[in-house]
Amino acid sequence: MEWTRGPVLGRGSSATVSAATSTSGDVFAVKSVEFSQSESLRKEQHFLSILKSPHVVSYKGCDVTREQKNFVYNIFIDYMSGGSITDQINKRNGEGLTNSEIASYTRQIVEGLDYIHSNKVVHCDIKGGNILVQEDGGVKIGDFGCAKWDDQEAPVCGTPMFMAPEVARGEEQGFAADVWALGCTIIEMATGVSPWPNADDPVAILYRIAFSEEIPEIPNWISGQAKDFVSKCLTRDPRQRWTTKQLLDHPYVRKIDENSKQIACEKIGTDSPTSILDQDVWNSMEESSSTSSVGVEFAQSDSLSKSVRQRIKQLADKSEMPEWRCEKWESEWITIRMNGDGDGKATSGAVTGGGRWRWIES
Ligand SMILES: Nc1ncnc2c1ncn2[C@@H]1O[C@H](COP(=O)(O)OP(=O)(O)OP(=O)(O)O)[C@@H](O)[C@H]1O
Repeated sequence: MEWTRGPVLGRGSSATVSAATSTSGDVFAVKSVEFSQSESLRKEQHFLSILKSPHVVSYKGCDVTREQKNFVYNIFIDYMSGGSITDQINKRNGEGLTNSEIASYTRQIVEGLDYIHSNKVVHCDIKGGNILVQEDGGVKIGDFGCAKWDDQEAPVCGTPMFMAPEVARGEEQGFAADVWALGCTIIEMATGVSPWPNADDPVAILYRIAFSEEIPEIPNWISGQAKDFVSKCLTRDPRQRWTTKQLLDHPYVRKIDENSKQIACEKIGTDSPTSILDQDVWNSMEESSSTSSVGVEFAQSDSLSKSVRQRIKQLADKSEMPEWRCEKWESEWITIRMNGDGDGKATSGAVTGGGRWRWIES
């Protein structure tokens, strides 16, 4: 498959995610890292190639490319136009999401988690930054770089603020740890900030999570049902904590229907194209790019939705993404030819740890 790398959509601690388009006109996201540091991305490829659910980001293939003398490992996944839930919060200047959005997203995350757990996989890094949002208000679980099989012995992995007590103590990281992290994610969605205060001192927080009797503060402005749901996730004893199956039957999410999905949709923008994969959207972007002189001014093409324009403009405005400028559009896109048949497996190269946080026992 021949494909072209587009603008950067986001950067995590271990990888860079860019938009990409294939010669057949498909638009997707490509997550890339230098091959020598691709251990966590290759693990993600392994799990994504197995998991297929409307609430797990879809995997489309992988390859290794040579870019500026480096070997780069790439995996191809769904393009999620809303970015992550954390991106949504940042877009609103750190304000939390609405109650209807939180309820709708929570229902979908639990469905995704229930599917993952029923396939014996533990995600190990559930948080707003790893839940990706679509224009229609749908959300999918992404970033499986920490994932493991339920019965697999693996070093603890994840994000300190979202770690369950048993994980912070280095005892175990099973399905129940994902449920705790879901509780923390609901607090993040409601408050717009970390579930624990003083997020700049993760060691102190980890100690508190591990050895105190505390749980993160549940916001008092969410509904009684929502509070009860969060308390079931944030039960300190993993054996007493609710499972995803139990949570799916909790009244807070049981009655979520298309109405609430619709409300979530309104926030992101309802004038979207049927699909971001519509080639017209990209054609419009290319047309408009050639008319821009400074920064980004997209043509008011009917086929390029307001929400997509906003998302792309927002990306272009971000200071951490200096390499994307529309006036240099042509030269910034790199066309890449993949060796093999599109599902090539990277089997050689030095393997070192990625940039992800790990718990190392002394
Ligand atoms: N499929 C996608 N479509 C659109 N944007 C995406 C997609 N996947 C990731 N992003 C953006 O890229 C950012 C980084 O992605 P991701 O969390 O997968 O990287 P990472 O290096 O594994 O992160 P972490 O720091 O959690 O290890 C996300 O927060 C989001 O803004």
